[in-house]
Amino acid sequence: MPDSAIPAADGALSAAARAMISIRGLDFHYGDHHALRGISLDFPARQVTGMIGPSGCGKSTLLRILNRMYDLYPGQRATGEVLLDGENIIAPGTDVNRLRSRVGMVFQKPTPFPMSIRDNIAFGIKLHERISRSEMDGRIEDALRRVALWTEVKDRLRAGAGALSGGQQQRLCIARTIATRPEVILLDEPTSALDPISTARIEELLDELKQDFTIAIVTHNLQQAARCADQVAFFFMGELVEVDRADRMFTTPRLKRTQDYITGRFG
Ligand SMILES: Nc1ncnc2c1ncn2[C@@H]1O[C@H](COP(=O)(O)OP(=O)(O)OP(=O)(O)O)[C@@H](O)[C@H]1O
Repeated sequence: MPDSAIPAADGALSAAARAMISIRGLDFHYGDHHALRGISLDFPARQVTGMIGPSGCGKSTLLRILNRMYDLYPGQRATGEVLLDGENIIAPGTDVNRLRSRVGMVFQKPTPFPMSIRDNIAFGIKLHERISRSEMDGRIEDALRRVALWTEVKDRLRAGAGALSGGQQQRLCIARTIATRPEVILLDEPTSALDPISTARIEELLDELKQDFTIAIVTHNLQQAARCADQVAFFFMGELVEVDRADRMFTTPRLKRTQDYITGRFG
């Protein structure tokens, strides 16, 4: 168990940064397994929050709570508060479809749908909106431009997405996510299956996307967290140990356990 109480964020980021998501006293169970304990954490609007910690500490679990993915599985339950713009999204009665349009998710392995590049993006938009064909074309182009994929695919929009490279597929998945205009984007180790060049492109992309979206990224790559995140949260055995500005977290962590992890002494 962590050797100290969970420290507060102590104004980790600029006081002006509004919290898009505020988690308060969150607990999560997989059946009898108590996977997250007493988590309280703010995700500042239009900033990148990196979530780090050893395997099994609960990072992905926390991400999956933020768009209620766990709803799909019986026996999994969350208690406490997860406030999205002030609304507790884990309360009964939350419109989960609407929530998932506000909180989009990108997975570790690129998961394009088995359909054309164009339809991959149109699919999500059609779930939530009725728009004209020309408006749809504009939205698709815009999403592909934002992930720097447009020039690579504009002449083959009707070709299957499966023929794209892994890095292109992951950028397509990000385009698909942002095309529905969410407020929050969750990324679960989005570059772990990619080569260094594709990884660098995704990291650059995050820097641009945070101008419009609040981003939460789980990563095992501490350098990636240091490069991309404004704020970093360190988890250990289901608890939030420390959260701070990325530069401080990686230079002057307050707790020994954090220091041991970021210097590679365990994990
Ligand atoms: N479907 C499940 N049923 C039961 N326990 C689970 C399930 N999924 C995860 N767990 C357990 O919950 C804990 C947290 O898992 P989680 O996947 O959130 O960790 P993580 O920090 O994301 O790990 P990793 O870095 O390896 O992906 C672990 O002990 C894991 O074994």
